[in-house]
Amino acid sequence: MITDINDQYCKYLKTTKEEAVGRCIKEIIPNTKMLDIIKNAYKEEGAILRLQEQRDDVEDATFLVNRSCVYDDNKKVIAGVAQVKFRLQTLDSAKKLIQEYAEFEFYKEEYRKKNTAGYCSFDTVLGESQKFRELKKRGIKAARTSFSVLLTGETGTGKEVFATAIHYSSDRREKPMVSINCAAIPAELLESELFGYEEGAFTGAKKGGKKGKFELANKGTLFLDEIGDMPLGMQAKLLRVLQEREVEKIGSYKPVPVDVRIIAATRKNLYEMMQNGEFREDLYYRLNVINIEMIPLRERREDILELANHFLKRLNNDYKTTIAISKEVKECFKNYSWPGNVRELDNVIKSAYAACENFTIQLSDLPSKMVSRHRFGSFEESDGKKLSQMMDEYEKNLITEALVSNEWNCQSAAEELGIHRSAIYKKITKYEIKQFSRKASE
Ligand SMILES: Nc1ncnc2c1ncn2[C@@H]1O[C@H](COP(=O)(O)OP(=O)(O)OP(=O)(O)O)[C@@H](O)[C@H]1O
Repeated sequence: MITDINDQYCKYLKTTKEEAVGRCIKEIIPNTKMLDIIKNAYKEEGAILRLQEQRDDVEDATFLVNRSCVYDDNKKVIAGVAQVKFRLQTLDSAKKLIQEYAEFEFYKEEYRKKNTAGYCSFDTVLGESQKFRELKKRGIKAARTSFSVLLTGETGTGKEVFATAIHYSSDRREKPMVSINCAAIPAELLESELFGYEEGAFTGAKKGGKKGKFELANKGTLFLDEIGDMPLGMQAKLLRVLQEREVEKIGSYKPVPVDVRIIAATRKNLYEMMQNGEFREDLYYRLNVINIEMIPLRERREDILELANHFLKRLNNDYKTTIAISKEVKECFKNYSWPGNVRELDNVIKSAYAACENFTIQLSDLPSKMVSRHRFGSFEESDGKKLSQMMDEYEKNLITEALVSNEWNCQSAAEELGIHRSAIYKKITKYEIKQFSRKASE
């Protein structure tokens, strides 16, 4: 019995919905195949039929037909459905699909280009000091292979920047680089994040399951950040995947082959951890095929100003400003120890930019701990200078700062410093302090 039929098909059958619904299908379509389909429970997809009779009202005499059964919960056939498409209609849909597919491919390519822009090579990784150039060379060489890389070094030294540059300089660049921070994900979730799970693997598992980072990074790169924080149990599972080159989703016993390049990073001393039994020896050697030890910023001071100018330029571009860095601030930057490395420098520039009230970032715009260290210096930063030399430099800086903040009025600067005006003249001559305008100081 027909329970539903659409108007277009009724038109073709020269009937109406009211007339057809409730009647036996054979009365409406004498040569129907639906009864056979329902009786024998099978389906037919894309069957091509031709209209035998000549009909002026039918433009296209060829159709594509899909027929299938509807089952109840006990898998018993309770109905049948047929979908009839005229060939021209199908061609139209196919054309539309092809067009949409071409558009999709275009956007995919644009997205890829956008994502890889700025990461195409090590050229965009800033730092021209001799030491850092050597380090970049190691990165470039690492990119030519698919060996595992272990990036070590203090926080903020650019481990993730290097991992990204290695991926985008390698022949895996067209495939994804997937990152996971092993310290940020609770131990009990790490396994499902890395390997994924099947539908119904555990209570709360998503319908349809979930792909793990390994599968998502297939043919690309998996960046395991903070690997030193990975629990021992998980380390064993990771090692198995690296050895077997296949992953088993939680709740599945069917391993899936994966081809993934591993780049791991840590600020911890993995070698020491390994000696203390906190990190698996076998995993350590598997990850540490190529080791790149990042250089703290204080050990490549030549790069500080290049990086500072770069971060400031980015802000100037974003906010359409022309703020510059004063000479004293540059000196302070060069002498500071930068425990948070490049990230700290980036943050200091941002906060100083926000604090800056005119066109030049001054010492007063910097965090006070930096300025006091700058003023008082430190033994570590003395570079073998004699005490008298360091005191002279300190005095020169103080006087220059006082002069700048008092717009080169010697009387006011002397008052601020609590010295006599004649004393400040003597010091200006001694230290050969020359007046500079804020703009000229840049
Ligand atoms: N050579 C560089 N050129 C440009 N920016 C850099 C460079 N090195 C680091 N940075 C910037 O410094 C910040 C910190 O870098 P990154 O996250 O790579 O450091 P990390 O060593 O991975 O830090 P952590 O160990 O804390 O995760 C980022 O904003 C990054 O863009």
